Amino acid sequence: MEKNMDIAVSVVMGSDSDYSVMEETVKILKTFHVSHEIFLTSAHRSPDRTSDFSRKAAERNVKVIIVGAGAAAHLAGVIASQTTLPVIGVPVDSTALNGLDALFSTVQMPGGIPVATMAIGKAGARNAALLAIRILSLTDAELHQRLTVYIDNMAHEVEKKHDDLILKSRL
Ligand SMILES: Nc1c(C(=O)O)ncn1[C@@H]1O[C@H](COP(=O)(O)O)[C@@H](O)[C@H]1O
Repeated sequence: MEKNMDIAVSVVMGSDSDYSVMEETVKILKTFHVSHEIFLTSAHRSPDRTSDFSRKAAERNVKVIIVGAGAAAHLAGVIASQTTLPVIGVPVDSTALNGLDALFSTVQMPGGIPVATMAIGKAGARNAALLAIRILSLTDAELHQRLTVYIDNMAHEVEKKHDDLILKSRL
């Protein structure tokens, strides 16, 4: 846990084995120059560390917590139960159930404790970063500008792909 730096987004993982998926979150946060940290903890294997992190995150000025976990993925919900910060969950496909287990255990939160749940795997990990960026850009004009450019580029990309496809179909 970083102590003296201003960290906007905490990227939490239940295991180092989740990093191959959660790296996608980190890449996007880096592209947008969003200050972030990586934090490894498990509600199951290190409950005290998880509680300590969750209870202190807001006072450390963290704004959004992204949590990637697979299997019986209780980590995002347990963190959300101990902070008022927005928590975004990424179900990681790390078992024989291909992430469905993690999806259900992340998304099916009891009423009162929300976890904004993304899609399974790398696409979800990327969207988690983009959702955090949308939240932060409510109060950060520069970040909002970068987000607008990103969205415009995506729209142009679709138009370009359309034109390429039409050309290809005429060959
Ligand atoms: N879902 C959780 C929690 C938790 O929710 O507390 N702790 C670890 N895990 C998940 O277990 C999977 C296997 O972990 P290992 O690879 O370490 O055995 C990982 O996807 C992790 O997120």
